[in-house]
Amino acid sequence: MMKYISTRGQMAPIGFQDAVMTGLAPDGGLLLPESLPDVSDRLEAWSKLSYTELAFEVISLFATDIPAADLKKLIDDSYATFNHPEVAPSVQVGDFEILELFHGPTLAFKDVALQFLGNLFSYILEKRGGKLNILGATSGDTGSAAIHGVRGKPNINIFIMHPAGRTSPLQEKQMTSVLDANVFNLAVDGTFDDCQNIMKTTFGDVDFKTGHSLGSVNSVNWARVLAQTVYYFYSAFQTGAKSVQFSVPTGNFGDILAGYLAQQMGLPIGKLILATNENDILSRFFNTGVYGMADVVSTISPSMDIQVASNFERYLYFKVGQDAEKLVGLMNDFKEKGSLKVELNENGVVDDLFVAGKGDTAATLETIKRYKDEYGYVLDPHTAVGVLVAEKFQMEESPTICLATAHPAKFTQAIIDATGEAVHHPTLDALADAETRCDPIANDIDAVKQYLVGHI
Ligand SMILES: Cc1ncc(COP(=O)(O)O)c(C=O)c1O
Ligand SMILES: N[C@@H](CCOP(=O)(O)O)C(=O)O
Repeated sequence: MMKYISTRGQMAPIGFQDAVMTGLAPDGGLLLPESLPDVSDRLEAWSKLSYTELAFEVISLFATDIPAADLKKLIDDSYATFNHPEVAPSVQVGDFEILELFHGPTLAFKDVALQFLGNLFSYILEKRGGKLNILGATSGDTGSAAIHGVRGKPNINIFIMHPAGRTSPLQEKQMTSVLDANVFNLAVDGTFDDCQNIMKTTFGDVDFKTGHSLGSVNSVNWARVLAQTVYYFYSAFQTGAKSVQFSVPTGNFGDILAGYLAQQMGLPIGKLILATNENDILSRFFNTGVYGMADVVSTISPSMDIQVASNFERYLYFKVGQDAEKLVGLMNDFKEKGSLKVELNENGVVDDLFVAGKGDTAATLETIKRYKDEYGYVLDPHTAVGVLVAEKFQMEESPTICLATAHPAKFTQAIIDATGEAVHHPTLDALADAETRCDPIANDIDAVKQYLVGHI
């Protein structure tokens, strides 16, 4: 039976279903399995599987308290909503394999995990009874993917905080046009970091959290990261190569953490290329060893406008040898001084597996235009950041897979600025005259708590 522990070491081990319902650990840490399985000797057999077959093989190693037939149905149902038979297909564009993760209902990679998590929540609630009140924070894509994962589901309410005016207009509309009675959108007067801080602080009030049956759809929830590991395996197998590199546009460090875990489990990954926009705390960290706060700036890749990266704590836990005490020391440094530092290795870097870089607005626009002109392929601004950083680190001997994390039609203005014309998608075009519902709210923990109490 796979058990889950907290990065901060103060929680007795719990099973998978409890881990899913707990979200953030009561000690403020993030949940991880006690140990990672080594799957090296299964790769050959796994490489012949369909996406859903592979998802079952990977997830069943971790969801050991769900009977196989139930898990299979959950997975099949979750990916039946995708509009591509492969779920996560790769296409060759120039020198890169572009891994298209935007074929789900909300056209972003978040659907891969959140269609599954929504069904998982319903499954667990049906077995156990009770209600779930989800409190989530989004910089643009998690929110709508989570809302579409649970809209209309019995015994679940979802409260999503987004930073007012800082998502793309269509991202906002994808959330606020969902009028189901169990969906609540809150436009917070602040940044995504403020929203995430409100969420984590509210979860940190353990009496409030348990008293109001709060749960998480953000990547603090282990099931999110787990479901995202699958496409690293799947896309690497599609290349037929012995080893691959991945380029990952990064904000909250959830997506690239899934790649790190796949590598730790035995998937041959030469390099993980970490790409940030101007909010570059993570690329600075991997290049200098210093993780130091700066102000969040608004960019044309708004979903990555993040400084305090939630899943960085999970990586740091591995980095310090899975020593919870050392991890807590570093997290306290960050809380008190706004920065923490790790030693560089003998090669002068934090971790030989990672290379990191950043792409600013001008370079992102230039990349979108160049790929459209040269290959007739329109990258979304987040994907473009990953591609332009990958160009700096490409190695001849192994294929580079660039994660395409959203459909370009979600970011109309950036695409017009880059190429002179918009990209359309029928799902988004259908929202043009949609009615919307959203409540503005102060950047204030008590205001959000009061809102929750008043609407649960
Ligand atoms: C389109 C898009 N690309 C990249 C990212 C960054 O992913 P992560 O936060 O997991 O690092 C996000 C937000 O999570 C996103 O919505
Ligand atoms: N970029 C994300 C931010 C939240 O990240 P998560 O992976 O922790 O849910 C978004 O689009 O909301």
